[in-house]
Amino acid sequence: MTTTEVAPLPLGTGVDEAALTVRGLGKSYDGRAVLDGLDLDVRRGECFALLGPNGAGKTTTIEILEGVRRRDAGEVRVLGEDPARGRREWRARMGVVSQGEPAGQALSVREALDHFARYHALPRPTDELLAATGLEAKAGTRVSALSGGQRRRLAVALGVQGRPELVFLDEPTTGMDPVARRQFWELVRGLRADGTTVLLTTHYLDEAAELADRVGVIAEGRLVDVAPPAELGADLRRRATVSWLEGGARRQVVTERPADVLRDLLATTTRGELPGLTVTRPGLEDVYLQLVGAVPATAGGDPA
Ligand SMILES: Nc1ncnc2c1ncn2[C@@H]1O[C@H](COP(=O)(O)OP(=O)(O)OP(=O)(O)O)[C@@H](O)[C@H]1O
Repeated sequence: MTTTEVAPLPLGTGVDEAALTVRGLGKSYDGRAVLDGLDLDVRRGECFALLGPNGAGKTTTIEILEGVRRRDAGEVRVLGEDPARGRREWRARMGVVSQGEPAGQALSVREALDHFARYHALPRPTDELLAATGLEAKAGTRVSALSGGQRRRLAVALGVQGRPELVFLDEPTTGMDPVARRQFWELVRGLRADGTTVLLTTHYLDEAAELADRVGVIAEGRLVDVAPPAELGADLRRRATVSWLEGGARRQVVTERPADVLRDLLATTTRGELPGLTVTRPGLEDVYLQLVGAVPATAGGDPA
């Protein structure tokens, strides 16, 4: 299993490439450690997805990076600054889509967007935001009367309204229908094309695979692996499961050399046939489940 390298605090170096750098991040609630030596690097212009089970500490990490939650230990730089001392001008360079309710409940969607546009130097036009988030038909509806998925869309619109350099998206598509989710993916691709750095958390592995240049998996308070989605858990992916039927019972072998296993098996059969033969390798979900310790490391996966 690949583990994130623990470098000796190269903070302040390579600032041009790093949107954010985290070393040894620690956070406890009521004496219970949630983050315990987390290291993370996100490059400028990349889309990074933070994965992990419920309660793993994803929101805690993001809130520390946003400067709205205090850390107990570690070094953090976001857009060159320590979030614990982030100034207003620094905050203005970031967009935040948190898990909470969007502001402006008593306003219509259009009024809310127009209202918050005043806080940004160069806001995206309201009509552009309504179109990008599929909220045109709801422009006149009160925010408090929106459905859960529509509220998430508005939260996303507000989060990117100020053309942020770096946008934090905490479970942005939870509650969105499949059409809205795809619309959101387009929006994120557009942000990336403009050079915006995106850090998102999600429980949807297809979303991470679709959007992220790299994914990081949090478990036990640390990042246990960081890689492009197709390469996550490289060691685990090397193992294939060869399975076949023998005397009515299913047999299986987990191996890094499936071709060798197949050759040996075929050599022992009389008619050169192996009933029910499958060769499978772990897919992203299998690898993820193994990384977070939800299933043993030998579990099978998608057909190879
Ligand atoms: N303000 C708080 N006080 C006490 N415990 C907290 C507080 N905020 C979070 N926790 C606890 O810290 C742990 C991590 O929570 P966090 O919200 O960061 O996880 P998460 O990975 O974002 O989870 P989810 O996927 O469910 O959103 C959880 O066990 C949670 O109960």
